[in-house]
Amino acid sequence: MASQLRLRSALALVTGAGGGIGRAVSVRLAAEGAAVAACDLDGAAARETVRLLGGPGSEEGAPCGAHAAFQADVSETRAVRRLLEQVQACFSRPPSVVVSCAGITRDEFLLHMSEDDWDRVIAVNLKGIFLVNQAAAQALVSSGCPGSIINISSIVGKVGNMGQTNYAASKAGVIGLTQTAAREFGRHGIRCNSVLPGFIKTPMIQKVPQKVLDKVTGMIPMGRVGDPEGGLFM
Ligand SMILES: CCCCCCCCCCCCCC(=O)CC(=O)SCCNC(=O)CCNC(=O)[C@H](O)C(C)(C)COP(=O)(O)OP(=O)(O)OC[C@H]1O[C@@H](n2cnc3c(N)ncnc32)[C@H](O)[C@@H]1OP(=O)(O)O
Ligand SMILES: NC(=O)C1=CN([C@@H]2O[C@H](COP(=O)(O)OP(=O)(O)OC[C@H]3O[C@@H](n4cnc5c(N)ncnc54)[C@H](O)[C@@H]3O)[C@@H](O)[C@H]2O)C=CC1
Repeated sequence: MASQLRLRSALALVTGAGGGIGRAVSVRLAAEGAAVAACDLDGAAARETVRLLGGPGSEEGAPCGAHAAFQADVSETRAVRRLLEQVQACFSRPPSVVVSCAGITRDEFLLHMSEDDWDRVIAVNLKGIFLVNQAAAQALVSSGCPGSIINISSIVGKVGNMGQTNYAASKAGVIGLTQTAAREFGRHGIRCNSVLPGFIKTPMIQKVPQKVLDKVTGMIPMGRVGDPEGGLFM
């Protein structure tokens, strides 16, 4: 029961909160007592996450309650600034926990990859984390609050993956950004870490050809992809 209150005083901002991992993260944070600001490009998906958390604020324009949904494109500077303003206006404080889950893929072999597919993946997966980390840390520093920022990278950022030069570069960039931010933010009491998941069963992997999934799953000791809830004992 003690773990239920581990985050009771925390306000957590989760980006990509309408997706597989972001929704699971939001549910877990709320279960441990945090108030959750669920943000997604897809506002309806963010509101569905808040509905699942059981908090008011799940309807568009509803007053903020224990949890609240926000719509924002993390790759847009003004949108991210507005997001942090809205979250602080809603909860009267900056988020002390920030989990950056928003991300996309635009897979193609480098020989054929379009510049647009490169640009968009870098904009969302890397620049989006730059913008959210910067805005959240600025809010924490100006209010003198400590915090913990968790950026979702990928094992692909470490080992590469065929068809994902854009995605791999973005995720490798997240690792380097996080390691540097951790050095800079530490003096302000803000921790910054990245997580590098392998395949997790979410909408993001639905486009992966089955023959590829079979190949990679064969290399996974458990013989299966992960599930967003963690499924540690399944
Ligand atoms: C030390 C451990 C090594 C680990 C190896 C890599 C680990 C990868 C784990 C990733 C876990 C984290 C994933 C993540 O962060 C979330 C995501 O990014 S989900 C999306 C992941 N995307 C992919 O894996 C790309 C899959 N490939 C494709 O979508 C298509 O192949 C692509 C659009 C790139 C090209 O399509 P097309 O032109 O139609 O070619 P084919 O699909 O027919 O492929 C040609 C040929 O190449 C083989 N192949 C393609 N992708 C991969 C791959 N990622 N890994 C291995 N082999 C791949 C494919 O099987 C074909 O081989 P044939 O023998 O010719 O059939
Ligand atoms: N599913 C997997 O196998 C793995 C996923 N990851 C990473 O985990 C994170 C979450 O991925 P999943 O939950 O699997 O994907 P998902 O596709 O289920 O969820 C991604 C969410 O991000 C949102 N999003 C996309 N672009 C956005 C933007 N510009 N602004 C705000 N929100 C945006 C989407 O609307 C979606 O709800 C991503 O960063 C992904 O790269 C890392 C390793 C493995």
